[in-house]
Amino acid sequence: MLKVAVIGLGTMGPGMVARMARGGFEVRAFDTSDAAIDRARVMLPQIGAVLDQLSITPLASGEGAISFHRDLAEAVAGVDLVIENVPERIEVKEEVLRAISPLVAGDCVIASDTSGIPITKLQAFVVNPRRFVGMHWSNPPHIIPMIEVIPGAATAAEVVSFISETIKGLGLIPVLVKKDVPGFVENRVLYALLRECVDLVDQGVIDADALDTCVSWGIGYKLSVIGPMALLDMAGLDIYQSVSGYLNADLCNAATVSDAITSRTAAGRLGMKTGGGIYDYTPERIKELGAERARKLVATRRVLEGRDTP
Ligand SMILES: NC(=O)C1=CN([C@@H]2O[C@H](COP(=O)(O)OP(=O)(O)OC[C@H]3O[C@@H](n4cnc5c(N)ncnc54)[C@H](O)[C@@H]3O)[C@@H](O)[C@H]2O)C=CC1
Ligand SMILES: Cc1ncc(C(=O)O)c(C(=O)O)c1O
Repeated sequence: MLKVAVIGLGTMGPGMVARMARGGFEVRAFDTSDAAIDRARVMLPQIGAVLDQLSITPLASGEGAISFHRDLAEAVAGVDLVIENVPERIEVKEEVLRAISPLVAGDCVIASDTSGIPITKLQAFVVNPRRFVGMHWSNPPHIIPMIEVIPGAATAAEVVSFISETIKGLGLIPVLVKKDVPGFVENRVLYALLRECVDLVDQGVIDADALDTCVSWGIGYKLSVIGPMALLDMAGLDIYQSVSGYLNADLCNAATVSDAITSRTAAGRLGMKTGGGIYDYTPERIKELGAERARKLVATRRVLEGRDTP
């Protein structure tokens, strides 16, 4: 049985912990915050129910044990894989990686769930960079099956294979990112899209809720079935060439973050986690949205996987 430690139990942690335990791994869950540990404990049953709805059943050998830890050395002792999952600030990741690295066995693999900090940069913070790799999950991690695997400059080929096979062994989908570029692939695409969306709202071209409807029921819906490269062939490369010819130069190419975002974060409006961001949320609405989105994502995934033919 693979032994895994997850370091950081915030937005991403509980879903990752539950998904790997469901796959039979022994999972050690660590956070410096008691509140985060308490929250993660509370979330596990509801995450498990979603995994049941996805027909992600425990292996014959049963679900892996989950244990919670406030002592880092205890959390990572004897594990095969450590997943660093702390805030996306390189100074925090450096502190955590430098603390973890001397505590693990020489053959232990350390992976980062970073959204886009180059793995080669993070590799500088561990004793054995050959055993360090990017393992970028997507939110919500217990539902989205695709995980990016990103080698850094020093990552050993066998470590890439190990992580990819571990992901496949969970019934998930590893995608190899061949070059260690900032944002990797998924977030480069996502952030190009988000930059354009925020700009369209900033420019008064469309209201925020109408933009969400436009993208979700337009390209979002389509891309869940037809990938961008395949979409080019469906639309016609001639159409793409013609439209790009006048549109590319007109798209938002801002190198800075919109004031609409920075003004909100400065005011503490971070989104659902603070009760308001682009939209406002009551605690009840957050629960409603969480359940509704999980239900819809589960139903969509079951159809996409061919489990439920409508
Ligand atoms: N939120 C998202 O949609 C996604 C985030 N990611 C990436 O995953 C990582 C974690 O992101 P989130 O879960 O959103 O962060 P978060 O800010 O929600 O949670 C971070 C957790 O780390 C804990 N923490 C802080 N310092 C720590 C330390 N020194 N040792 C142990 N735990 C510590 C905090 O108490 C908190 O529970 C980031 O690198 C992020 O970019 C990846 C995919 C999606
Ligand atoms: C806004 C945003 N930023 C980063 C990520 C990520 O994948 O790291 C996500 C996500 O959906 O996972 C995201 O929505």
